[in-house]
Amino acid sequence: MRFHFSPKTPLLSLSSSSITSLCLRPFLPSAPKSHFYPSLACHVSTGGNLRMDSTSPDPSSSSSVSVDSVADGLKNQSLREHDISNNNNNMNNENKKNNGKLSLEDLNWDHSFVRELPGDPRNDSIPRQVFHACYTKVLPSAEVENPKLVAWSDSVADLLDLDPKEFGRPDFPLKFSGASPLAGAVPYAQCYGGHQFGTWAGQLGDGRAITLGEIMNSKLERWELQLKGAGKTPYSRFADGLAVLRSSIREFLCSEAMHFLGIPTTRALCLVTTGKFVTRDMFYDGNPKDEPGAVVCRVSQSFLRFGSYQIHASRGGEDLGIVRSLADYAIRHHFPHIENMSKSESLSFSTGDNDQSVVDLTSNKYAAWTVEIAERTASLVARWQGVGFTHGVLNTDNMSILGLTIDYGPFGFLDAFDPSYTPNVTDLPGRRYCFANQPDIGLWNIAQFASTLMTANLISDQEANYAMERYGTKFMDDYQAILSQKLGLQKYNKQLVNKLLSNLAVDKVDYTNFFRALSNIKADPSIPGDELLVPLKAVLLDMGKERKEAWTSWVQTYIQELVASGVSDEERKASMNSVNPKYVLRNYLCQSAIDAAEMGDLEEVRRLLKVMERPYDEQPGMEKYAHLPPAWAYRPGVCMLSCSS
Ligand SMILES: Nc1ncnc2c1ncn2[C@@H]1O[C@H](COP(=O)(O)OP(=O)(O)OP(=O)(O)O)[C@@H](O)[C@H]1O
Repeated sequence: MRFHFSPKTPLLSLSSSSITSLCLRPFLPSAPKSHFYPSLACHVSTGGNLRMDSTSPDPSSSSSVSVDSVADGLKNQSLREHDISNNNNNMNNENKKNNGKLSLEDLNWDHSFVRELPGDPRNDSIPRQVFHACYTKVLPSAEVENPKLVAWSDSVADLLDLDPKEFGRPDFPLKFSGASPLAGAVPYAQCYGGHQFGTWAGQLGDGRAITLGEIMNSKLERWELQLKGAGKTPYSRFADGLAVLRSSIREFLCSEAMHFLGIPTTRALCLVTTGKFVTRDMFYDGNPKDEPGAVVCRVSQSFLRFGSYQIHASRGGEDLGIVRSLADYAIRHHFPHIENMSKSESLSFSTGDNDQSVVDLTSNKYAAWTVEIAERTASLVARWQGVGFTHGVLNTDNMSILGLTIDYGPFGFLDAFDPSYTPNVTDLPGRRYCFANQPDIGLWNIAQFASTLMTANLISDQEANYAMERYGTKFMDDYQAILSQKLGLQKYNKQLVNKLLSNLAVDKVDYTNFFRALSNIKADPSIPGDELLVPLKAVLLDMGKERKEAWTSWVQTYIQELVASGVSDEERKASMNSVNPKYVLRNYLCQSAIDAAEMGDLEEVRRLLKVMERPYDEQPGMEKYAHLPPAWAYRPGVCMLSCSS
């Protein structure tokens, strides 16, 4: 059967405009057209003008390493493949000393992906189509000289049971740049495909990410470790397999910032420089620039994406069986409650008013799985909208089956509220991935995923439609709950929210600071009209009489709602401040840290991480990190970015 990636049936039971129209579309200055954007991959320069970086003073660096000897060492290690199955959950007493914190050598590796799924018989990195396989074993190969540890996350180390003292080891940067093997790792690159900007792009795969394996922690959680920027793989296509410090700082910081905002995300253990330069074409002047190379160690329960399934369905034939194996794998390890779903549980749903048919999720685990992925995705997108996060490249290869934020490329948090904001210059012509379009795009992507599973005969079209319906319902439920919490109200008030978003857009008010300031409003209807805006004066700037009146009218209605809710001002302020962050990772903050790091000063990255670890706390002394972007932030490459990284 041929695989059609047209979004045909899927976008049916829920009209694609319904989600956005309920929340943001009315406020779009010009509603973006999302579909049929020309096929555009990211601009990634090939070639690498490599030279040494000898400026950074980090004492943890060690002398240069021959890439050949490193590669040989890694190959031997890979060939020596230890007994994987015995490794699973095998925490010996030795490992438990030091409060259960482990050294790198004692990490408890498992390799279920490699063990349970079909692999590529070849293990070279020559770019090619890899058929009938989910991965290729390939060793990190980025050239490294004098690598340095830029930043690390104690909180991620904790997830892995890793002793944080290990970050101080002199050989740590070597191991996490891929130059020196990590004992127990079995490195591989994953094969996946994807829709880029609405067009099927065929095989993509880990072109510069190399998974080391999975670590089982003492809670029996599985955490996959992946080096991003560690060198070429068969999936590198025309590019160099490398990453630059600029984009690696952004990915490292934002993964952690999102986690501490409470938003599901892949994590980052550490960031090291390779000591080599990498050439990238700058989108704003077309000129190549040498930038420091870097590697981020990403951590996630799984890096499976929608595209991990799409690629095999697109190939049809025997590869359709791989879609099923990959689905079974994901359910077994990451959705065990679905595997254990009891037939006695009632999980039947009517598919609509005019449709008497019923979807019974207990009769098909793949349908239950699809519904859960749809709901997790909906919930994720609702949270993005809540904090004003714009991902920037919501291609299907950047959609996690676990509902995590994945791939921090040209992302941006809203400063001035603008529903049509996209941080990605590649996206400017159609604004397919702008802030207001994210809910629709999430649905479009779910449609592609469901259609993939239909092609592999894992779910019916009725089940696919049901999953999409659930996406819509879950998105609206979560979005409304989040907006209500942001306003400190128990009930969603559609008119109040619509009017507020409209006001924010008209006056280009800072999204984060507005909601933080809003908790200063008192539920006191006797406050005179000309004083109502006093608590908001720091965020409602330069306003004429007419706009002041519009805001005063909104605040009056808001106060009526607060009075009706009966919650005390103190209680409401505390609860609002627990959902309205004071600090988000604005692009200009990232850029300041990048500029300093490129000059050899790594402290700003580390400081920024600490601030972003407590986004809801006031953090006296750190207020400058909540300031609006300065004028320089509007230069190209700061608030507007490309995928070139
Ligand atoms: N410098 C590079 N070398 C090789 N492949 C690359 C490079 N940059 C991007 N790619 C590949 O291009 C595809 C899409 O690019 P995208 O910007 O999503 O990549 P990415 O940031 O490297 O990926 P991700 O974070 O999703 O692993 C992916 O297959 C990715 O591996």
